Amino acid sequence: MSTVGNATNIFWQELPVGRLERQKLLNQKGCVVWITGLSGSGKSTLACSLSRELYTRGKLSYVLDGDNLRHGLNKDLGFKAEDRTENIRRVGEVAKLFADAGLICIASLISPYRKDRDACRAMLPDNNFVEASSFWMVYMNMPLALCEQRDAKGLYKLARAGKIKGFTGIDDPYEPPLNCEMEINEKDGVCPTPGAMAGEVVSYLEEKGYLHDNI
Ligand SMILES: Nc1ncnc2c1ncn2[C@@H]1O[C@H](COP(=O)(O)OS(=O)(=O)O)[C@@H](OP(=O)(O)O)[C@H]1O
Ligand SMILES: Nc1ncnc2c1ncn2[C@@H]1O[C@H](COP(=O)(O)OP(=O)(O)O)[C@@H](O)[C@H]1O
Repeated sequence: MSTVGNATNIFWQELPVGRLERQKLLNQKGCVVWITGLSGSGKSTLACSLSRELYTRGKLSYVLDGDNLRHGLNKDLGFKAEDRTENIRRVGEVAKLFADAGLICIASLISPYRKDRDACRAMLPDNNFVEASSFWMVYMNMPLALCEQRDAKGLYKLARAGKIKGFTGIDDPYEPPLNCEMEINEKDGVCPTPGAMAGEVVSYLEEKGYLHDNI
C-alpha cells in the first residue's frame, strides 16, 4: 500500500500479460521517439512520414501530436509555462504506456523546456535487450526564420503582431536539447525531404534492434 502524489492507500495491480509477451506478439520492441522543435520546424511532417514508413514495414506505431492532444486529453491546458510542463508530463506518461504496450510511440510536441523533456526521458526504463535507451529524442533544428517563413497556420504572423502572447521562439523560450540522439538540420540551406528524415530514424530503429523481437 502506498501514497503517490495526492493518491493515498493505493495498490499496484500485477497484470497477467507482460511487456515481453506483447513485444513477441508484435515482433518489435516498444520505445518512444520524441520529436521536439519550434512550431513549423517539421515535427508533424516527420511523425507522419515515420509512422507511414513503419506501417509499410509491418510495424505498429502511434503518433501523439501536441496539437491533437490539446483537442482532448490536454484541452484544459494553455501555453503558460506550468501548463506546458503539465502537457509534457502527461504526454510522457501516455508515451510510456504505449511503449509498454509494445508500440513505437512517436511524440511530436514543441516541448520547449529542457527540464520537462529530461523528466520524460527519466520516466522510460532502459531496455535491457538493446544497447540504447527506449527514449530517443529527435531535435528538429530548423532556423526560426525558416519556420516563420513557412508559417503554415499563420500563427507567427499573429505572434509578431502581438495578437498571440507567449509564442515559442518569439516571446517564449525554446531551449535546444543538449543530449538528443538525433538532430535534423538543413544541409547547404536545404531541408531534407520528409522521406529522408523518416529514413534516418528508421535506420536508427533498425540498427538498435527495435524493429524485431529476438529477445
Ligand atoms: N503560444 C503558443 N506557442 C506555441 N505554439 C502554440 C501557441 N499557441 C498555439 N500554439 C499551437 O499549439 C501547438 C503546440 O502545442 P504543443 O502541445 O506541442 O506545445 S508545448 O509542447 O506544450 O509547448 C503548435 O503546433 P505546432 O505548429 O505543430 O508546433 C501551435 O499550432
Ligand atoms: N522536410 C520538409 N521539407 C519541406 N517542407 C516541409 C518539411 N517539413 C515540414 N515542411 C512544411 O513545413 C510546414 C510545417 O510543418 P509541420 O510538420 O506542420 O511542423 P510542426 O509540426 O513542427 O509545426 C508544413 O507546411 C510542411 O509541409
